[in-house]
Amino acid sequence: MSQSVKDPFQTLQAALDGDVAYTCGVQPIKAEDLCVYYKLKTGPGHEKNARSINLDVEVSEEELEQLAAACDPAPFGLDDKDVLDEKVRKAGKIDVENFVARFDVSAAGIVDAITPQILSGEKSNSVLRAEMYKLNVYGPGCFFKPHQDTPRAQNMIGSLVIFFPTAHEGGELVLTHGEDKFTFDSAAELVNHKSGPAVAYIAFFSDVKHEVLPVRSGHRVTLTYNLFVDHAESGALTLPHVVPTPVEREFESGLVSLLDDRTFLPKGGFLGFGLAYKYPMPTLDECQLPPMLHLLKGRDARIRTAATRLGLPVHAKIVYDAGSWGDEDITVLMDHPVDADEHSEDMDEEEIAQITGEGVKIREELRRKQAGPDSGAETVHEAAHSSREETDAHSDSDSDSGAKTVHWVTPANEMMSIHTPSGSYFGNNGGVDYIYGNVALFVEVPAVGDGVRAKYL
Ligand SMILES: O=C(O)CCC(=O)C(=O)O
Ligand SMILES: [Fe+2]
Repeated sequence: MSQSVKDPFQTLQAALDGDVAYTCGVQPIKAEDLCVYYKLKTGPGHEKNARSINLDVEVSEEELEQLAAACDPAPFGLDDKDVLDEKVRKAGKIDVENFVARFDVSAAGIVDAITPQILSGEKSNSVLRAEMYKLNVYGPGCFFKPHQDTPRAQNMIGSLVIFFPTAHEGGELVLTHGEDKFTFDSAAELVNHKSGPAVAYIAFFSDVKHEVLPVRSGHRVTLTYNLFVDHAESGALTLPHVVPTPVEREFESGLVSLLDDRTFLPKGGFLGFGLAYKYPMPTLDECQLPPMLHLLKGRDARIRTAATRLGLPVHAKIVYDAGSWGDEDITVLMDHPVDADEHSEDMDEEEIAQITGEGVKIREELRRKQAGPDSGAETVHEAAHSSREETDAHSDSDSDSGAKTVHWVTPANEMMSIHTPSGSYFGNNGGVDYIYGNVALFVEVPAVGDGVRAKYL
């Protein structure tokens, strides 16, 4: 491919390909760390009785049956309720107050192992924290249908599963993200590990759909954790400098080419990016979108890291289709969710004025596909906005009643994109303080000669 004719938009899109939503492996541990103490389910007056089990390859079926008998049926989340339904999830669970595991996920080195992938990019002032959630036992015939893990806080980024080496077959964990599918057969991984005691692990972004296939034989015993991004309370004066990855460099070069082009957004505007992942949003009415640039996952983080390094401000906003008014389709970027029930599809002038007054009204620039049919350059808005296509040289952010110009690099996923909780939501427990919402990222492009762009032109 000739470098000289490469379209910067294609460079940016290509540098956002190749994203992985998980990280997994097998971690050798000490034999004694396979020991778990758990409370027995006995009648009144006997609640204090406990038993221990060594969850190694040799553990007997009988001991595993006893552990399974100490479990309650594991529910799943439907809106704000925990629901038991063996058509969706068949598994046993023990809550954290009813067992103690010697295994320590941080001391075992697993938090360190998963951090680079889960805290993608330059996040030297963030740390990953794993909070133990449940012990689960999947006996023969147990499974968990596709779901996302319920976001429990704004800073919840992922989920981590630890698999004990108890003999079993089946129970593969299947992750699906867009077109990508990945199957983790923890049983096979552990059987292949011949040198001493070990656990298998997988961490993944918790908005990614996943399912546990039926266990064919034996018992699959797991510890699950929620992963949170915390701020490092480091007294250090200097934070480590993270060397950019090749794809980040590639992305940066695409941005520089655009800054360098005086026909591109001569009066300034934004580059818009629909994101690959969803993020926990508070469901409280009128709640402002909390700061979230440090919570970005995978390739979404790449956009922030490269733009920030170049000194270009990055904003996360909710994209709303505010309907049409006369000939004009109105798109607004908002900092807080709009109550979808309050605004009908055919909003009147006043309602539109109210919404556009609270947000930033944008006009969207769309680019003709320059590569083959699957370059991904077209946006979902193209049909609606094709009449507005213009050449870059004509872009003018001031000409359209104060609207800002946005060039979409990757399509905004859905507009009106904060989902109101509905019966279709499947989590791994009930709770609607947070739901997964769609936001888009906007990289601010200064006018030619202004701000950091002055350096280039
Ligand atoms: O056990 C697994 O592999 C995943 C379990 C799960 O998805 C959950 O507990 O939410
Ligand atoms: Fe899950």
